[in-house]
Amino acid sequence: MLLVQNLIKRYGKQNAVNDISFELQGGEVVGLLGPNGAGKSTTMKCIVGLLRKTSGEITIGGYDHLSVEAKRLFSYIPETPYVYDLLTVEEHLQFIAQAYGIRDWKEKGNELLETYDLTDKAKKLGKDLSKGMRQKVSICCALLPDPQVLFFDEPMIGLDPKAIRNTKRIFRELKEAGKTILVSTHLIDSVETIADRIMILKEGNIIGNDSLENLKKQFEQKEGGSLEDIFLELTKDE
Ligand SMILES: Nc1ncnc2c1ncn2[C@@H]1O[C@H](COP(=O)(O)OP(=O)(O)OP(=O)(O)O)[C@@H](O)[C@H]1O
Repeated sequence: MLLVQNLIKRYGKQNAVNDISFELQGGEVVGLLGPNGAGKSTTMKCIVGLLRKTSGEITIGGYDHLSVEAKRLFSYIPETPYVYDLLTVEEHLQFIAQAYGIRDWKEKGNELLETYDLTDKAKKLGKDLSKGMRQKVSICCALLPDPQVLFFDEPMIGLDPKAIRNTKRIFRELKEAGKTILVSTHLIDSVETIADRIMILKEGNIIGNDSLENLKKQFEQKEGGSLEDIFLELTKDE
């Protein structure tokens, strides 16, 4: 469903992403982990077309990632939520529904607002929302079109505990519904239970890419050894 081949992204002379290749099969949930500055956001932004890649090939559902056909297939939840200052919360959903041609969106929209405690904020303008509320609106907008593929960049940052719990539940529901998900996160436990595979980035390179079970074997982790232990082992400075 997602194919990334030899992706390189340079900022000036610095290689932020260093010739990486990976694939996500349809229905796969993959956690993208890495220390600060590893290149997670850069990778995601290149995939969704917000940053111009230096070189490489990216396809989504077999279409070039910059094509309209590819864009119809995915939603992206950025690390820093972007909301329109002069649209209310419900107008954001209406805007997305119109842009994607979704006719009966109100029921699902209301359910999403309910899930994220935004029902009483429906008439609030974007500019008057807190950072966490903006993040919630961004997640609601991404979920409304029911995309096949979801790219979440640090979705839990700024969310309160209830919203984190609801987002974890939504991850599980999306997985059960067969969606393909790439989620970058520092909150390792938020992907540990749902990810089919973990990819670990360090200094722009993929240094681990396997199921949690295999990563545990690779690192001879005993039963009960956590993903966090493996992560710290893999990313420690030599
Ligand atoms: N706009 C930019 N201009 C120049 N360098 C950049 C820019 N954005 C990111 N970088 C550099 O590219 C590298 C990768 O950054 P990126 O934001 O992709 O990392 P990340 O893994 O998402 O980090 P974090 O976990 O801190 O969000 C870092 O060395 C960073 O300094």
